[in-house]
Amino acid sequence: MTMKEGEAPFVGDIVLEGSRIARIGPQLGEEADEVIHAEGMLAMPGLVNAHQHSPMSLLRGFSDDLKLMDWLNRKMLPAEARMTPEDVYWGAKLAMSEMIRSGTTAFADMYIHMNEIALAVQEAGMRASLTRGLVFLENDGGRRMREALDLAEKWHGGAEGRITVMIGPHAPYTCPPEPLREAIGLAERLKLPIHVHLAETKEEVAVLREKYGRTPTEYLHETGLFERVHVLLAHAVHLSERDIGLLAGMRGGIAHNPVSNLKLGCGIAPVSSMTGQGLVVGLGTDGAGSATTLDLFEEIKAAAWLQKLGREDPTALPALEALRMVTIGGAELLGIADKVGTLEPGKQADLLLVDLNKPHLRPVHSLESLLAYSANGADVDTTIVAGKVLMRNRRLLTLDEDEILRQASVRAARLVAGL
Ligand SMILES: N[C@@H](CCSC[C@H]1O[C@@H](n2cnc3c(=O)[nH]cnc32)[C@H](O)[C@@H]1O)C(=O)O
Ligand SMILES: [Zn+2]
Repeated sequence: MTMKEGEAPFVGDIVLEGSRIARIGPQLGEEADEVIHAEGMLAMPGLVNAHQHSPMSLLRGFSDDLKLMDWLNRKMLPAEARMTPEDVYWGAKLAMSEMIRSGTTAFADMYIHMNEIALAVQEAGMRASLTRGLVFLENDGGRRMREALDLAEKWHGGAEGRITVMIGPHAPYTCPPEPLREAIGLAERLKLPIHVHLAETKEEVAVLREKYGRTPTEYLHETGLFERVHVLLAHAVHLSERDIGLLAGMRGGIAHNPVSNLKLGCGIAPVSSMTGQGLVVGLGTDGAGSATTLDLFEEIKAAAWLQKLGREDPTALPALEALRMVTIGGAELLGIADKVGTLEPGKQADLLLVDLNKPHLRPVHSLESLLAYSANGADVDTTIVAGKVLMRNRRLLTLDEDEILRQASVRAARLVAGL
């Protein structure tokens, strides 16, 4: 299944040369150095997680069932304040083990100690767009901005081109006008995209109304942001029709995080209205601290169910549209749609083999329906990024899983002790 617009699934071969797809078509039968027999399996583009905080996997399940601001201020930020670069490195590796296992090949990450995440990405062989999250609640003498600049200088285009960098003012409610303008100026100067949370809760809308007399979207729009750079907006749950209009024509788009929104009780993002206005929507998990898993197959289902329920219309967000969101849609948000997101000659070989030899994936009336509504991350047999096999037959080939699990348990216990 190539996910190319208008192309139906077919039985065939994919020939890789180096990091790229060379040829693809029905039974090419070519000689090759290495052959993966994939009878009964489905090949598709790797999934793109368009919004993540990978080291938060260390905080999975530690503080569930709280309101977002309590969760963030009372639990997450104090635990994060204890995180060392090594904690972040192992937390990111824990997340990457789970992502590769469930078919994610690329992700957008916003966190601290990004150098360690970049190293982990390089070693794991994944593709990522990395962002130093910028929370401006106290004067830090420019330390966070400097770290963002360092990350860009050191890692943009790194790991054989698999790493790119974005600039990340965290959210309208954590970024006052002056530092927000500075962050956007930095992105413009470096020709890098912006990655920012937007309108995740009703409380955020009320806070912005009180502080600035604007909606969160108006607040960002006033900076000229949407005309100036490519923007990756995370969440965008509480947008009015007017807000959506302000985004029309933007470069980039929206990372919809349905499971996180469901679990935190945030609301239903107006995804169908956004796509109706021509906006690009991708899917993200958010950090495992809120979403609980990094399995994008869960997000595909949740995205579809939420639109169908919210609009009381089962034709809303059909299977193929959800699958395109999590592949080419995410690739567009990360600014790498020229390289990945569909299977076609010349593109990077970022692809999955999904094992259909399972009771819950038979019979095959519609591959789209099976993938979107019946499959889960554990059905992924093989994960390939830039022509390199990261998982084969459900065995991770670039990461030492035993060591990662051991490190994660010990470090996580220390991070949350007494909180
Ligand atoms: N606290 C750091 C910035 C970290 S960037 C990423 C931040 O996003 C936070 N985060 C994770 N999920 C969400 C969410 O759903 N909404 C808002 N913030 C989130 C996360 O806890 C983390 O603090 C500093 O002061 O420099
Ligand atoms: Zn987030």
